[in-house]
Amino acid sequence: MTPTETEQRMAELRANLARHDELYYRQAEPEIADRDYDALKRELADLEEEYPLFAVATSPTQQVGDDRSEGFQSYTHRERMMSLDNTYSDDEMREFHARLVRELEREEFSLVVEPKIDGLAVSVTYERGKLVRAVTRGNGVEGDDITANARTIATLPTQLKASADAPVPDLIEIRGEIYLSTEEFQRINAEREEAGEALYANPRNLAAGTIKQLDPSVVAQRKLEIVLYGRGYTEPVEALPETQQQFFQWVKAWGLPTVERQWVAHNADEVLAAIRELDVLRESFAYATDGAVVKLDAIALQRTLGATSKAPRWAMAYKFEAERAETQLRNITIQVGRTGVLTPVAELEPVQLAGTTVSRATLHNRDEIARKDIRIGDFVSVEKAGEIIPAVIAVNLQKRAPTCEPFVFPEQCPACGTTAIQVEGEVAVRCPNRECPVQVRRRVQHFASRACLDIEGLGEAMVDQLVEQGWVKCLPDLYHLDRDNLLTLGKNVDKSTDKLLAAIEASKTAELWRFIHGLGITHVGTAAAKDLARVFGSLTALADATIEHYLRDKESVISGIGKTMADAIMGFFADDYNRQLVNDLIAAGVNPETPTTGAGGTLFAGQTFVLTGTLPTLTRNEAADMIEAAGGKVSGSVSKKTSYVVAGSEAGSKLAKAEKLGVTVIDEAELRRMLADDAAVQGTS
Ligand SMILES: NC(=O)c1ccc[n+]([C@@H]2O[C@H](COP(=O)([O-])OP(=O)(O)OC[C@H]3O[C@@H](n4cnc5c(N)ncnc54)[C@H](O)[C@@H]3O)[C@@H](O)[C@H]2O)c1
Ligand SMILES: [Zn+2]
Repeated sequence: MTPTETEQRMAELRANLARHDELYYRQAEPEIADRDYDALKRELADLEEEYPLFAVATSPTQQVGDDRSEGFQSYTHRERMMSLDNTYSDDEMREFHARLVRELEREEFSLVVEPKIDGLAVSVTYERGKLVRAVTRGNGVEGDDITANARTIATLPTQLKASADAPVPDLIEIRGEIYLSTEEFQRINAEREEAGEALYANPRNLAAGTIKQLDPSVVAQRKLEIVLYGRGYTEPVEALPETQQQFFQWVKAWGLPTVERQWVAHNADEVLAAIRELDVLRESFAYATDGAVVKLDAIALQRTLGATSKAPRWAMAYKFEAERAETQLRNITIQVGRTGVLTPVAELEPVQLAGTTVSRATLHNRDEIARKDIRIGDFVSVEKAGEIIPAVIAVNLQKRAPTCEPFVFPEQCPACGTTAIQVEGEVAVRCPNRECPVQVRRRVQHFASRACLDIEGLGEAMVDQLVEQGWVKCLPDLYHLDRDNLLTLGKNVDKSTDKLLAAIEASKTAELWRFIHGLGITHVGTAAAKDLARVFGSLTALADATIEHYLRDKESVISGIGKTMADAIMGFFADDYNRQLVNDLIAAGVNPETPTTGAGGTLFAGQTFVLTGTLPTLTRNEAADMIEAAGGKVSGSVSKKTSYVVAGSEAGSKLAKAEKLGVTVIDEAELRRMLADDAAVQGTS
């Protein structure tokens, strides 16, 4: 690769990973297998090491995946919640051990090996033994306060048991995972299937989706469970035992559900043996596991090694490869997506895989079928990584019948018959017809869905009817529906029709980010839509944005939005059809509510801020929001290009670096003054 290509590849990897993070952490609907996600991340990390010049501080390799979502209070963890470095290989686990030996400068130390629970991370705080709070990992610094929902978990005690062997500290944050048992997962999915609702791919996603329900009574109907294994902030700190092994005993003594078993190991061989044993036993555990976690046992040694920006140096996750099974491919069908992408789907002879029956699997795209030479009638191996949507991995050529013909990808869209196209540089084959009924249906469904305009009464079945009748051919048509027409859809539908029309009318003034998300621009999820709404303040301003609004000196101006996403957004609006769509929506009376935080400010345009230490009243996110709302950029590391470092108490190396480089250092009060002066000026103009 040339340097430019390398830089492009890295930007592309960052954008892709950001998108998968959004799908996984916030929407609990991952599109790719963990193994593939981990491979992308590894590729990026390797490139960053080789080309540090092209690395950016906001890279997904440097941050903890962010699960925070709408409708919850943020809560700052007293001690950060971290991720874990991971590996799939014995050799790398040996290397990890060798690194510990080097860094600790000794051969003798104990390690513990624990199951790696595939749930969602949570921190539970007990004050004087009483349960006071439960918070998700969030971005590691602050998470969503899910206390009300966590209180519905029957196995989570509201009071810790104290004993002479395990005294209860004044205050402790205990880390663990919330999960759903396989049976409960199947029960809920079966219910959803009957109700015609979308199914969850695995227990982790369903647990993640459940804990983020805004109504605790819904949560209470699902039997969430919890397992606790780790320690966060503790007061007084001497109150805790000196090893991870003992801590495990204490957690049990306090009456908390914890991992079934812990292994102790003294060298790499013992670690690997314990992992093998765990791999056999894990099927009998109450929760799904996706690996083992290997940790230094002595807390003092853990402290010596410390942590990187996202993971402790004293622990390593060993992930198990996903389960595979062989079965016969009966047929390949083609699905039409929202943007016209034709996705081939494998229709399989049903097979048992990781505890469920699998009869369909994704084949990704035309090239993938050709590359693997997958043919109808073949015997294929199917994998279910992390229990996500199964994928066809390979063909067993030995079993191929001589009559098996190569698969010919259809040249026409199966929904509308239009000749499919492949845009240069893209893997996807698309139906280019904007009025393709399946595409329209999916676009409108997306627009009306809860994650977008959230229009009540406009569920998938209703959208199907509107499109079928030909009343809705594009999004703006929704705002011109005819009441008399709607009344023909059934008997006694006066009331529901009026309700639907009122909900559609009300959606005209929904928040701007909902419309941005609702347009269905590739790569733009809710998080990005919110950032865009804050920065641009209107649909037309977003449609008119040029590359300068996104990138300056090749650095992204809006945090979280890089070149790939910027290209996707500009590409979307470069298309006259989409421009017209925005104009038509506005002409139909759409008038989105804009964010209140001084959207589109220019005070700090072109300036980069670095936040460090604890600010007196603002959380880091609040400060970052204020800076970004005024057009500034927040970066994670100090360089000569940094305009200001905003320092609070306990500011560390960043402050020192700023002083060394002569970067201006300000405090929260000064930041507020700058913003207030600007507001005053704007107010008088
Ligand atoms: N498929 C996708 O699109 C997608 C997207 C994002 C992330 N992911 C998956 O998630 C992983 C990254 O997520 P992550 O940052 O949550 O890391 P992780 O799940 O690989 O490991 C870190 C987490 O493990 C949990 N954990 C479970 N048992 C533990 C134990 N006994 N001790 C300590 N911690 C334990 C903790 O919550 C900790 O935060 C990736 O490696 C990837 O596999 C997948
Ligand atoms: Zn079509």
